[in-house]
Parts: sequence; C-alpha cells; structure tokens
Amino acid sequence: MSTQPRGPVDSSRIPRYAGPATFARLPRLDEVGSADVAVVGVPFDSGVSYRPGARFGGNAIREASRLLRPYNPAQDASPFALAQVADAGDIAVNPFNINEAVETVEAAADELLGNGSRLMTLGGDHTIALPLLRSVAKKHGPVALLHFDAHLDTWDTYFGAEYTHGTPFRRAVEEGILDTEALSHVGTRGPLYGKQDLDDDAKMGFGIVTSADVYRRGADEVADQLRQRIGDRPLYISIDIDVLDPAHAPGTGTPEAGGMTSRELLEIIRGLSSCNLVSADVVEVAPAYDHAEITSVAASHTAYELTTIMSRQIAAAKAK
Ligand SMILES: N=C(N)NCCCC(=O)O
Ligand SMILES: [Zn+2]
Ligand SMILES: [Zn+2]
Repeated sequence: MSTQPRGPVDSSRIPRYAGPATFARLPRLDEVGSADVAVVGVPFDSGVSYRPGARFGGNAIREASRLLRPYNPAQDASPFALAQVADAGDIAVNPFNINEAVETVEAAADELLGNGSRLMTLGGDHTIALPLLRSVAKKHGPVALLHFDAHLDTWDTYFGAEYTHGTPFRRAVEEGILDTEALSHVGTRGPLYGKQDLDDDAKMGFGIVTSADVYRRGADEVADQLRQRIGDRPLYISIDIDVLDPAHAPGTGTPEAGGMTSRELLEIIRGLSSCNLVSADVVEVAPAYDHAEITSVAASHTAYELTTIMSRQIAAAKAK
C-alpha cells in the first residue's frame, strides 16, 4: 500500500466509549477498501456441547477492545501503523444448519484471504476453526497449528455430528490440511472420556504442553520449545479462551479449573513473534457468563498481540 495505513479513532479527541465498536476502534474494511489484516467476527455457536452464548463473543471482544492503545511495548511495535488493520464486520452464518455455516465461513474466509489479507477471527465457538483452516491451507498448503485450549478438540463426533466445537482438529487432520510435523496443544487439562483420547490425539501427530507444564516450566521456555517445533512453516494459531483459568476467563461455555493466567498466555504469544503467522482466531468467549468484561478484555489483548505479530511481519516483508 502506498498510502499510510488508516489507524484507530484518536481516543484523546473522541472518548473511547463513544460511537459504535470496531476492534481497537479501527476503521471498517469498507472504509479503507483493503486490509493487510482483516479482523472478522463469526457469530456462531450452534456447535457447542454445553453452555451456549459464544455467538455474542465477537462483539463483546470489540467492546472490550476500546481501551487498547496504538503502541505495543511488549513487541516494540505500533501494529496499526505498520500495516492496514481493519474490521471486516461479521460473517452472517446460518444458526440452524451447522454444515451450511461451515461452508459459509470457508467461502467468506476465501474471499478475505484472496484479497491478500491475513485473518484475525473473533469467534464464535471452536467449530469455526475447521473452515478457517481449510481456507488458509488452500492458500499456503498444510499449516503448522498451535492450539491453545483446555480441551483437545480432536474428538470424533457428538450425537453423530461431525462438525462441533469438540471435533475441528480431528476433521482437519483427516482432511490433510495440517502439517502433522508441527501440531501442538497448549494449556490442556481436565477430565477426558478415556485414555484413548490421548492415544488418538498423539497418533494424529499432536504434541501437548499441559497447563501444569506451563506453570512448571514458565512461558519463555515453552515459547522457545514451540518456536523450534514450528520453524519457518506457515503457522495458524487458534486460541480457545477457556485455555485461561476460569478466574481469568469465566465467560466461556466449557470452563475447566487449573488453567493458565492471562499473563502466561500473552507472554507465550509474544515469544512467538518471529513465527510466520498467517492467520489466527480467538474463540469461545461467551459474555453471558462473564463479569466486568474479564474474559473479553483478556480476549481483546490476546487478539492485539496476534495482530501485532502479523503487522510486524507484513511490514518486514514490505521493507525487503
Ligand atoms: N472447544 C471447547 N471449548 N470445548 C470442547 C468440549 C467438548 C466436550 O464437551 O467434551
Ligand atoms: Zn476449550
Ligand atoms: Zn476449543
């Protein structure tokens, strides 16, 4: 882009609580024409196995993101000046037909990615990671996956349904859209259906860094290990906000005790800033169970760090 990116509304002139919410008060995509990073919402939660409400997650994250500021000291970058980041609004998905919804998300992602954007998707339940990965793989080939979640999400079916929030990554492995040399779950914990869940997961190629591992080894060491595994492969990061302890993210549908702190999550992400991040999602924010925006604030900062990584890389590529 020859012109300077258009950044967020200036919160020193227009109070940050005024006006309709876009992510980080950024311009809408239709105001700037095209974007290097498109922030897109997917208000869909028909794939959940327990508490519903993640369909409201994207807008809750946008509301909570009003307080984000333009300079990110943790990555020494001004993400919205380095690249054009814009809010692409929501993908209008059918809440009554999961298969159709999955197709709609894939088609919408194809269009945004086809216009040269990287995607920062705000969920929505975790079902939507599958069509997003399909779309990213069409562009980049099989991608490395870093999956932050309390859950494996490699289960097979629920009530006979193959597209649910507990099954996206098994489907993705079956479809050959993931690089099975570089698949990791981070933050896993809690009861499973049986030991077989772990055996199946390992056969698919996943490595696991549990929530307890993060606590014992610390964020820097975990990030180092993940970076080595990923190398320079195109990377997709999928963040289920229930990776955080319910104290840090009460507003979610399937909470599990013993999770990571938001500080640990943010520090691990920052430690991945040199990775080739091609797109990312933050999912499973269900504001009806939230208090004082605890969960949506954590999610907005998570998306901010991910966006910063993408913007820095876009700027570095343009400078070459
Ligand atoms: N992806 C999330 N958040 N949860 C999956 C839980 C699936 C289950 O109920 O066993
Ligand atoms: Zn989960
Ligand atoms: Zn999940």
